[in-house]
Amino acid sequence: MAVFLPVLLSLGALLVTLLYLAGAFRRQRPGEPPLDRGWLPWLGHVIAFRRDTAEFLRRMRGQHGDVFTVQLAGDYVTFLMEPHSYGAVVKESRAKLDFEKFAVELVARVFGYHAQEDDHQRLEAVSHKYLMGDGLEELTEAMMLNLQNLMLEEAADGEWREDGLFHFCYSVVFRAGYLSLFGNEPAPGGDQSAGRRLDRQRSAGLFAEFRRYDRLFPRLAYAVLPPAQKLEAERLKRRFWEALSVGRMRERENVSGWVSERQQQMEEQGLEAAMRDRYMFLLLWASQGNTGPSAFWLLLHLARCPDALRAVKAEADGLLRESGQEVGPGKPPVRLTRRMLQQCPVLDSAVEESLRLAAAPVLIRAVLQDMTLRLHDEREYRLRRGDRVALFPYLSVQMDPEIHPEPSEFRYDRFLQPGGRLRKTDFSKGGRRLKYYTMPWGAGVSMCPGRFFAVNELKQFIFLMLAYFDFELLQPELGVPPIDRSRWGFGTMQPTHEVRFRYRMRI
Ligand code: HEM
Repeated sequence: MAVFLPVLLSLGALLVTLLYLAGAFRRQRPGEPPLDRGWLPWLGHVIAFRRDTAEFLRRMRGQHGDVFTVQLAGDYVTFLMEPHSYGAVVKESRAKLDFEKFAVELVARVFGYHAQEDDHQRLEAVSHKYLMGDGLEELTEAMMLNLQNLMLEEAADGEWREDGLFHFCYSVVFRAGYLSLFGNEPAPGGDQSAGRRLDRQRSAGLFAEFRRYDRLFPRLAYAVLPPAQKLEAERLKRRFWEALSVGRMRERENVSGWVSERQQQMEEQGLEAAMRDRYMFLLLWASQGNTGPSAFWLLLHLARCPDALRAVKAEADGLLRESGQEVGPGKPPVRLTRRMLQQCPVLDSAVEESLRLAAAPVLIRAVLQDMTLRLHDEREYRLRRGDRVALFPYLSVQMDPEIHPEPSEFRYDRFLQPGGRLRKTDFSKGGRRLKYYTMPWGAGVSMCPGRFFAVNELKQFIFLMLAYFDFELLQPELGVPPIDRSRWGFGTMQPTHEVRFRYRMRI
C-alpha cells in the first residue's frame, strides 16, 4: 500500500488542481454579484446558454436579480440586465473593460485572421471616412445601381415569380452590398450589360457559399462543429479568402474606399497577402451577415401589416413626386438622393421597429483589472480581473413591456412622435427616461460603424420594392415564423423556416 501512496497523493493533487482550474472552488466574495457556477465543472451553464440564450438569461434574472455572474465554458461572465446602468459598461475606459480581447479570439477561430495591434483604430478611421457623413454618398449611389441591376433587370418581363422571402431579401441585399463594397466585375470588352450580367451570376454563386458558411457560423464560433462540418467550414473559408484575395480585388472595378484603403493600410504595414485575404472575409461577414436578414424582417412585417405598408408607401410616393420622378415603362431608373433618404421618418421608424424585434447581439467586454461596477441606483458590485461583463439588450431593453408596450408586436410608428413627422426618442423605465432604449448596433467602442450605410441599404431596398413591385405572401395565415434560437448573440436573428411569397415587376 505504501508503494501506491505517492501515486495516490499525486493523483489527488492533480484532481484538486484540475477542479481548481475548472473553477469548482470559486465562491462569491463580499461585494460581488450572485454567482451561479452550474453543475458541470468548467462547462458551467454553457449548454443551456447555447441552447437558448434568451430563455437562460430570463431564468437567471428570475433567480438572481438583474446582475449575476455565471460560469460558461471556463469563463465567468457577469450579466448586467439593468438598462439604466448600461453606461457603466459601455462608457467604461478601455483600461478596465476591453472589447478587443474577446473579438481577437473570435476572429482567429472564425476567420483564421490574427489581429494586429491597431486594427480597431484603423478600421474606425476608415469607416468614419467611407461609411458615415459625406463619405457615405458614393457608397449609397453604388448600392442603388447594384440593387437596380439585381432587382429590376431579372424581373423585367413582369411575370409573377415565387420565392422564399428570406432567400429573396438576403440574396438581393447581400449581393448588392457585396458589389458596392468589393466592386464590380470588369465589363468584358467594355460591354456594360455583359458586366452587369456577370455581376448577377457570380454574386449569386458567392451568396450560395456564404449561406453555407452562415449556417455553420454559430457552432463554429462556439467551437462545437462536428469534424465533417469543420472540414466544410475550412473549405468555405478558403473559397472566400480566394474570392476576396488581393489579386482578385485588383481586377475589380469600383472597389469602395472602405475596402481599398484598408487593403492599402495593411500592405503598408507589411502584413502578408494571405492574412489580408482573411481580413477581407471578416469585412465581408461584418458587412453582409446582418443586413439581408434585417431586410427580410422589415419586408415581412410590412407585408403583414396593411396600415404600415400604406403609410410607408405614401411617404415613398410623396418623396418621388416631390423630386419630380416617375416610375414606369420608358422612365429612367429612380434616383434616391441623400436628402430623400433622410426625409422618411415613417420608414425610419419601421426600420428601427423591425430591428428592435430581430437584432439580438450579446455585447461582451473583458475585465482587465479588479474594479467596481456602479449602477445608477447606487448599488456597487466588485468584478474580478480575468472575468467578462456582458449585456443582452434584446431581453433587458427591446423586449421589456414597460419600455415598449406589447413588445412582440410590430408597430411601425413606435419610434414616431404623435403627428408622424418626428422621431420618438423618449422611452422610460421606472419613471426615468432611458438613454439606451433599443440597441441593434451595440454601443460604445464596438458600436457598428456600418449602421448608417445599413439603414440606407434597407431603405433603398424597400423603396425599390414599393416603387417597382407587386408582392404578396402566399400563406399569410401562417403568421410570423419563429426565430432560430441557436443564433442569439450574433446580430440579426434568422427565421426557423422560409415564408413563401410571390412578386412581379409592374411594367
Ligand atoms: C442591419 C445591419 C447590421 C446590424 C444589425 C449590425 C450590428 C452590429 C453590431 C451589434 C456590432 C457590434 C458587435 C459587438 O459589440 O461586439 C457590429 C459591428 C460591426 N459592424 Fe455592423 N451591423 C449591421 C450592418 C453592418 C454593415 C452594413 C457594415 C459595413 C458596411 C457593418 C460593419 C461592422 C463592423 C466592421 C463591425 C465591427 C466593429 C469593430 O470591430 O469595432 N455592419 N455590427
